[in-house]
Amino acid sequence: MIEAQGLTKRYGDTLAVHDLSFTVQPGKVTGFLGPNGSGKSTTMRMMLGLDRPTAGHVHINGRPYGELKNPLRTVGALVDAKWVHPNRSARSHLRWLARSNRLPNRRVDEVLDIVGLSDVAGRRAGGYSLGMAQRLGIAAALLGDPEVLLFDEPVNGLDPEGIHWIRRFMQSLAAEGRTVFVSSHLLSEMALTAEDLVIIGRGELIAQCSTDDFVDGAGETSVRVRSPQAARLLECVAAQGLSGHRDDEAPHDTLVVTVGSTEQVGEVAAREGIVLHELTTRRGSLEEAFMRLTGESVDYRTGGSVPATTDQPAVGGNEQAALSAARR
Ligand SMILES: Nc1ncnc2c1ncn2[C@@H]1O[C@H](COP(=O)(O)OP(=O)(O)OP(=O)(O)O)[C@@H](O)[C@H]1O
Repeated sequence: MIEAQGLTKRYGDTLAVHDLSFTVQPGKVTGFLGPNGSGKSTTMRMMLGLDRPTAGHVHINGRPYGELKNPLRTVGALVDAKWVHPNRSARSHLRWLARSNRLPNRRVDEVLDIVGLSDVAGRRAGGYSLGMAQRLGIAAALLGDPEVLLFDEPVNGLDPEGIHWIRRFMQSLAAEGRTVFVSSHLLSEMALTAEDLVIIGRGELIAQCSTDDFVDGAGETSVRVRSPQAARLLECVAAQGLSGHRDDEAPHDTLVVTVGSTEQVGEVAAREGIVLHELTTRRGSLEEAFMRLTGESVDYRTGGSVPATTDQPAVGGNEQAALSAARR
């Protein structure tokens, strides 16, 4: 478990983290979400004792990092995947780390196996792709078989296969009962990966909630209906006290029902003998919800309606329903 209480960090005039309090529970992946420059890395550095808080504290399993008896056996971190001598092989890098932490060599082979690098463990790490380097960084984090794992932006720059692998891997670590805390500025990725979210902006806590609650509260829910008898359906829907309109941005047979559920629309259509080609619930966009929450906190924008911090495609309404299922 990780507990931050009143955590504050000032660099000269910059208040990087301000009075941040949250808890991260074991057995789940918790996403640490915020725009660029919002203080995620600074917070993680304080968790790892690499930076000293100006005020407040962050405890891991009840203690500050500096007071942990066996830090590597308690916390593993992936902060910078390129932190490895390029001429060293993955195996010798891990053996060196293991030796300096009094861990047995056999653990090196175990973690190489866990992350799928056994076959290439003798190659120079400098020749590794970013995805392989991330796996090596994760192997290093796992050396002490820690209960708590911290990952700082682990999917940055990875291809879809690498992203998928890391996502599943973090979820499997959480399923073993570990505390998994992962920072990202990619909302769509976190919505797929994390069960809980801690959201910050300009160094301050904006929300701590389950991802489901965040997705559910993402905005107005509406019903999309396609029918070759759209005009008649619209009249019948209105006669039942529901409310809708034609979708100007979709084919002419498409309606958006803003007041009414899929069940109500389906029942009206069945009663009136109206053919339906589509009947789906559409939720508001996650990006809109994120903007609403962090809007005042985004340090810079590209000028579009999507946060400048999002370099993945925005998640549209149609993809929302798939998110919860994909996480499980
Ligand atoms: N060593 C430092 N000295 C001075 N200012 C710093 C230092 N480290 C971070 N900052 C500032 O603190 C703020 C938070 O930075 P931080 O790197 O923690 O944010 P972040 O959310 O991790 O951003 P990103 O997603 O871009 O990595 C920024 O304004 C940054 O410029």
